[in-house]
Amino acid sequence: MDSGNHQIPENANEHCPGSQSEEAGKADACAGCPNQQICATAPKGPDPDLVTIAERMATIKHKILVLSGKGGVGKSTFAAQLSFALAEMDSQVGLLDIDICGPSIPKMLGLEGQDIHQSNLGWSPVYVESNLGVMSIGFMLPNPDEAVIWRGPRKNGLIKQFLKDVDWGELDYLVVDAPPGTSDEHISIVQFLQATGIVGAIIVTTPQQVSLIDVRKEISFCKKVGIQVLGIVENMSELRQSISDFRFVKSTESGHENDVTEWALSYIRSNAPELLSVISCCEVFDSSRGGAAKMCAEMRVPFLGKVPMDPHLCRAVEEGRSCFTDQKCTVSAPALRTIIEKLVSSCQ
Ligand SMILES: Nc1ncnc2c1ncn2[C@@H]1O[C@H](COP(=O)(O)OP(=O)(O)OP(=O)(O)O)[C@@H](O)[C@H]1O
Repeated sequence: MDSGNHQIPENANEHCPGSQSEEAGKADACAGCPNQQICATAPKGPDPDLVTIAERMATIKHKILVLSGKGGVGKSTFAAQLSFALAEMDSQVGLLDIDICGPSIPKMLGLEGQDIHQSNLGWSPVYVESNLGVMSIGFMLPNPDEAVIWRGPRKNGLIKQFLKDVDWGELDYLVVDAPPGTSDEHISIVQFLQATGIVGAIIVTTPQQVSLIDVRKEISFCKKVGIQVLGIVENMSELRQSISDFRFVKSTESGHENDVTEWALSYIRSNAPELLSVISCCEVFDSSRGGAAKMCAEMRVPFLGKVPMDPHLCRAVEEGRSCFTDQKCTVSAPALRTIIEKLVSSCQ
């Protein structure tokens, strides 16, 4: 964007009315412009609430967005485990869930069924530990099974309220878990937070092209709105499992399956015990076209690393626990830790 009053994006069409104009995204000149949708839906004009947000955010050192192109790639899992890890490093951490239509953070942090409390300082986050507070619309829903069917302005309003009214106190890190894609929530969070300084965004993906195509769009969104891409995390790179976690089945002639796990494991224990320390690696999502690492080189953004698919991580997430204190997460926790250490050093 240009720094003048008109806020004309660099790649705008000729006769662009400016992204802050009432005509933004709607004028004839906007037809076919790559920014048309963003301009049409973004709030316009100076917003007095931005001052209140800036005051709230003044006590927060590092704000990090966690994004993904597609849903189901492990973005909330990463945001949750990143928050656990930062808190375990003795940082003061806040985790803000702005996935308004599908808030999974309360469950992933073991906080299902908790309520938000209000004090004269604002809304209090729900605390996992004294140094890890969480805020999510999930705490406000009377019935977790009920769909949240909100249009952009209402989502925008709640995100603004989260930023204005939550009393985080002093934080080293505020991790923001966004919904997949580049929609109203993303435009709002960037618009409200950008002036207060966002360290950057982490984008989570799986290795196959179907997911990576959308990551390219996410990177392009970050570039357009001026958010630094801290790096890409390739999640579920391959399935890694120890043989002792296998379930063995044998099909019978009648088409049924018998569970023969006990028999198979006792056979291995007696005849080839060294196999019990072997980890099986199996590619689930096709990465033959180079996966996230190749895309990062092409798009000139940092590649942070790979996290294998680990059934023990999935279980820890289901139970709202940190994988770093789970002795069984032996394949995922070290990979996540390496990535998080890189991130922490890039925030210094
Ligand atoms: N590395 C992994 N190994 C095993 N399971 C994983 C891994 N990463 C994520 N999962 C599991 O995959 C499922 C989807 O993850 P998650 O909800 O974090 O995705 P998401 O990208 O945030 O999805 P959405 O944006 O649609 O909410 C969860 O059950 C999670 O436990």
